[in-house]
Amino acid sequence: MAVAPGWLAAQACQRVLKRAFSLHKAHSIKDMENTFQLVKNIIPPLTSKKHKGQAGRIGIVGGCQEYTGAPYFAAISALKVGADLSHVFCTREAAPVIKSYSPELIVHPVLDSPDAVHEVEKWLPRLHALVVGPGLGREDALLKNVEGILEASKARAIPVVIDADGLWLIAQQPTLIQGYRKAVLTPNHVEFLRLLEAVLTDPVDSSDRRGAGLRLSQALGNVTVVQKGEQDVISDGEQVLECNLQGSNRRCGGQGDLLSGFLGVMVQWALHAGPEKMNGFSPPLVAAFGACSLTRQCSHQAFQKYGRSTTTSDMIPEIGPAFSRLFET
Ligand SMILES: NC(=O)C1=CN([C@@H]2O[C@H](COP(=O)(O)OP(=O)(O)OC[C@H]3O[C@@H](n4cnc5c(N)ncnc54)[C@H](OP(=O)(O)O)[C@@H]3O)[C@@H](O)[C@H]2O)[C@@H](O)CC1
Ligand SMILES: Nc1ncnc2c1ncn2[C@@H]1O[C@H](COP(=O)(O)OP(=O)(O)OP(=O)(O)O)[C@@H](O)[C@H]1O
Ligand SMILES: [Mg+2]
Repeated sequence: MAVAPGWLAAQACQRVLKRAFSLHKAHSIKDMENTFQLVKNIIPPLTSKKHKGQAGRIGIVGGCQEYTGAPYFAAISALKVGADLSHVFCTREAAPVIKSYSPELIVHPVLDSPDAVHEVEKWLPRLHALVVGPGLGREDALLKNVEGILEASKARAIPVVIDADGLWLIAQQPTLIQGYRKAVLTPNHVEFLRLLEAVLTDPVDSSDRRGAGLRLSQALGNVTVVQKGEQDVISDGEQVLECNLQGSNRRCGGQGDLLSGFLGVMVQWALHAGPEKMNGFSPPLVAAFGACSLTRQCSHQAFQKYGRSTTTSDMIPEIGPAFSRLFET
């Protein structure tokens, strides 16, 4: 029997949706389609009228002697999801290494210079979002510089995604992002527990992931929190979205770094699209859902090809096909 391609696409879309959503139990497939549609709504069209930079200029703050892979993953994922330019602000030693991974990245060896805050601040007027933390390390001098970079970004109302060692800094000084609604935190399990401990005074049941995420976000003044794990639980202190699209059982390092790069791009797309396209959800919530779905879909596709030997590098060529499958059907 001949089957129309449109019907096949619709079936594939339904399968993805069934895998993707776990909102309230009462949520119907129709609601799910609507939420996926919200992500689709924020994607800027590719047209001949746009110039370089309009789809996104992203900065990654991270990369030190020990860690060069993490900022690379965040920066390349930002480009592959559709940003036009991706900058990395890292230490002097890390820069040549990161440059050697890819000619497409613009790498600034400034993060350990005495003038680091000023050196990054110079670029802020040209950046749409910052991703702070992948491969940053925990050296006091670097964290002090990042503190200044965060203050400068807030003063310019630049959206910031905070991950990895950036979250270590926030756990030491939650006031740095208190009440800044353009901040999105992307903790893994350990990072989430560390933040709970640092921010909440009353005990909280961390096994209730929705409740704990809501509480943490509220305590931080509605900063969006993306709790990564078997399900990703996303909250802005008012609403909760869960993403349980099938990913893979490979837990190789770096998948969270890809997610943070996607989110850096998508959060500025969502803020640019405006609240009227969000159907009552906040732009960072929709962006986070998009970034989580895309990471998990890339992981799923890479695992189908490489199984146990899958590494995060194998996910990078999957970004384009995964994006099309999720958001362009
Ligand atoms: N290629 C590169 O350059 C990469 C560099 N990276 C960079 O490394 C830096 C430190 O980041 P991080 O994620 O390793 O530190 P952190 O969160 O303290 O975890 C440490 C320990 O916590 C545990 N643990 C973790 N997750 C858990 C879970 N879900 N559930 C339970 N336990 C869990 C586990 O320890 P275990 O308990 O197994 O002994 C784990 O070893 C940061 O800059 C980051 O960007 C990475 O991005 C990877 C790719
Ligand atoms: N148990 C799991 N099952 C399925 N997917 C998972 C599981 N744990 C994490 N993920 C997915 O892997 C991605 C990265 O999450 P993870 O918790 O590994 O972040 P991370 O520890 O910060 O990673 P990184 O190694 O980049 O620092 C997210 O998209 C998340 O949904
Ligand atoms: Mg991480």
